[in-house]
Amino acid sequence: MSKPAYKRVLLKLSGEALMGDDAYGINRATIDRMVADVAEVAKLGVELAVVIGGGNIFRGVAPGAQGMDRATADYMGMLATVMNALALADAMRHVGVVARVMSAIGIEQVVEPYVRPKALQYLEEGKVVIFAAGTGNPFFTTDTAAALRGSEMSAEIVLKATKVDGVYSADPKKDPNATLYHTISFDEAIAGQLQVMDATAFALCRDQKLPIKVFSITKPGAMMRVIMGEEEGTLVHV
Ligand SMILES: Nc1ncnc2c1ncn2[C@@H]1O[C@H](COP(=O)(O)OP(=O)(O)O)[C@@H](O)[C@H]1O
Ligand SMILES: O=c1ccn([C@@H]2O[C@H](COP(=O)(O)OP(=O)(O)O)[C@@H](O)[C@H]2O)c(=O)[nH]1
Repeated sequence: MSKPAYKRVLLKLSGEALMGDDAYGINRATIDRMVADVAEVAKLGVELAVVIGGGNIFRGVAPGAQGMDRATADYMGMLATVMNALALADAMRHVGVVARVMSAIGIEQVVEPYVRPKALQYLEEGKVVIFAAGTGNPFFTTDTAAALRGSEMSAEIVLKATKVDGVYSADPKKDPNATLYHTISFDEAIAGQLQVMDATAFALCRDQKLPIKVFSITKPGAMMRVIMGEEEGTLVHV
């Protein structure tokens, strides 16, 4: 049997995708499907660090936050990611995957704080580490948290599992003529203002020479193909 292409990865799971077809919150079937994919990867012995988003519950820039102090709204968004992280860890427990949640915001009664050496230790022990509360700072996104934690954990790649199947020449939800890139450089992605990830995340990964693979979270088998180094999604490279 062929071997996985990576030993340690940072997987960014879209918070917004957790809603499935619902208007808000966590859709049970959707989270179970995501976790089944993660479990398959974990069983191959790939060390998995996960950053989960919060857009299914709250986003600092959402219409619902209009008129709010931006930092306050962003803290609410970060707390939303803590809820998603708890749901994710629990769904993993159900399928026999051992996960630990670490939060960038102090909330000790609920989850342990992020401590880098401890996170590294968990990964070495084969546990999945779920990073909650993004970077812990307002005005950032969980994509930037993925770039940051991916760099800190010395991951070989950031895997962005999202609602689209890769990076397009324009937002495919708005432009039906947008074309899919198989590979694109960080500089091209930043210069083209491709919104699939924010420029801060792209810039951090570029500076750390940490490649990103963007792929669909809903396409069956996509995550496994990415892990095996097969043709799937878009590679963003230096
Ligand atoms: N050039 C592009 N290529 C692909 N997706 C794009 C592009 N520009 C904008 N998008 C949009 O970016 C979205 C993914 O980013 P984001 O909303 O941050 O998702 P996530 O919930 O995974 O963090 C996609 O749903 C897509 O509509
Ligand atoms: O480091 C961070 C990460 C997230 N957020 C807030 O948390 C929300 C949810 O995260 P995100 O939008 O990245 O989640 P996703 O796109 O994956 O649903 C963001 O909109 C921000 O308001 C933040 O302030 N700082």
